[in-house]
Amino acid sequence: MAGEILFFKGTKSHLIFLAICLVGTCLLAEAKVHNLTWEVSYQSKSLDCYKKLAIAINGETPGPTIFATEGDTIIVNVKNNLLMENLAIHWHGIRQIGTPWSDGTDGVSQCGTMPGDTFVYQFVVDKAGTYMYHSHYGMQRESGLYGLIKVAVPFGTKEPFAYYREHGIVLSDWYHSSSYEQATGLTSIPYVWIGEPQSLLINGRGKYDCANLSASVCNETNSECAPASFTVVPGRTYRFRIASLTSLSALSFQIEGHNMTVVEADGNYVEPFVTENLYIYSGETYSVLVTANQSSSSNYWITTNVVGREPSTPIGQAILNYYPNRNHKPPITTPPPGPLWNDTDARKKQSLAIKARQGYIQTPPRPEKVIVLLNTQNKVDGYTKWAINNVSHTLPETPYLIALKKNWLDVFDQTPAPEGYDYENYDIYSVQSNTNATTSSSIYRLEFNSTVDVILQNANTMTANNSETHPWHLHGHDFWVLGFGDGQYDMENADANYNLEKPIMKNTVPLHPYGWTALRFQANNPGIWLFHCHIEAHYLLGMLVMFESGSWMVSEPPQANMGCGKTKSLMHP
Ligand SMILES: O=C1O[C@H]([C@@H](O)CO)C(O)=C1O
Repeated sequence: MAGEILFFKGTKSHLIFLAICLVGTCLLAEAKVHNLTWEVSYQSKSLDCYKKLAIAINGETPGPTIFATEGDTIIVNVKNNLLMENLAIHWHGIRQIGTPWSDGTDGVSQCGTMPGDTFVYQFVVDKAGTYMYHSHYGMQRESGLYGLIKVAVPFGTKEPFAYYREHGIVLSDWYHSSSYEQATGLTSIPYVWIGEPQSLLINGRGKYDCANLSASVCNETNSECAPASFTVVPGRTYRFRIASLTSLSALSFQIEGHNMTVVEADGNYVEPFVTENLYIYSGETYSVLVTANQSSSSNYWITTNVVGREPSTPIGQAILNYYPNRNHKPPITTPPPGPLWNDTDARKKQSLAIKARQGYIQTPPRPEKVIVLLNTQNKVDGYTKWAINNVSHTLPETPYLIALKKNWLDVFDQTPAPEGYDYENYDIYSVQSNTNATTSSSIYRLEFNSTVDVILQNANTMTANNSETHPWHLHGHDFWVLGFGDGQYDMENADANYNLEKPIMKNTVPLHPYGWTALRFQANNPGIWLFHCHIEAHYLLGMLVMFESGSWMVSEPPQANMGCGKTKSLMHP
């Protein structure tokens, strides 16, 4: 990616030497400070050949990849050059231990950064793996404000698998309508749904069918929409680090003629398994190993297609380039169409196949509390919303973390958020009127250091015979993925179907249609943290909850995080 070059230009590394002693040998390792300078602005782009405004970082979307080593400090000076909208950038998968003010969530950890202002994010990347960053302000992510974070294992440490080189892949979906138009439709009566995206992008490149459109609007020969190409040397094994930043779509990803061995998920090692296609949900990352073991006389298609919703989006394409073929030489074959969009069983099978790698298993403690979260689509005062236990969440004007630190009780609803629903009388298979649904800014207060089980329960939407897939993402923590099941979660037999032997830890997990997903986490990071559906439209419509724990321990709010709501009273002149 061109952005990677920009990153290096903007990097100043200060070396801090640490002595690491391994089997009697002391090696000198360096914990670096990466000081990055980013300017965020709208740019006219033709990412899928169709001209549209995109939000770029230093002119690029996806933005620059952050390369770092475990233990390094990242400082990002983000200048908001958007002119007419605020900004907040979230470092997805980075737990922000001790740095909750840098989580980059508008309404939670900070006020959005105003046009012309610069916000300085500072945090430690404390765990090797593949992560991402993206806007966490309104529906800004879908305009292209995202990128990859690659964290290498510490000097002198080896990954539990071998590979020659690596490639980074950012998957996203792309709309031709603006996020303003979409957000307006979603929050109006009548409700206007955003529909399916026009294109799927691989590293910010897609191909829209420009037939019947003037070349000034849509031009298939524009080099900006030439497919991304990933070069491999025959016989070698490569690590592909893949992140899904989609606004809506669940995806399948595959490389024509090549199997993939899944080895990492959300920064945690997976017991390796081989697959022809990888299902990946918005907010997830995976590393797969691919060996260039096919005929080297041609290139191969890399494809991604929509699953889980009836697609009307063409498949996304890129090229696996076998050296020494020309890197943009199109493969001679037709691209593989990918699995059927409605093969839900295959998706559930992959979810169940993901286990912690032997040697890297962390045993979950017993839970002290169980919270059940029913996911429903509702009407509230005629508006279409998504609700959790019949509460559709609204973020307060004043960020939660500042309100909690300052003990401002009038900022958000102090009624405890509901820890369950009336499961004996709720039929998850039918359309429910949910007449008692409300909106609220209430939170879950968890005892600091306690262990909590969360059961996500899916249900029918407001359309008959329809239940959707929701990728749920937790900020500030990884959680153990304990299990997935069909139908209504059995409260009597609680954890009968859990995988307590080798549960992987992740930060994002799918909730499958008409099913449940169980996870466990330790509330050991002081602050208040979002747990939400990673579909941007669903987040906007209230599909989120807040987990608070030990927030009194956080440091005083920095001035840079203020400027909105009640925080104005704290600002120095
Ligand atoms: O939030 C959503 O709204 C639509 C549909 O339910 C009503 O148009 C849809 O598919 C969503 O995911």
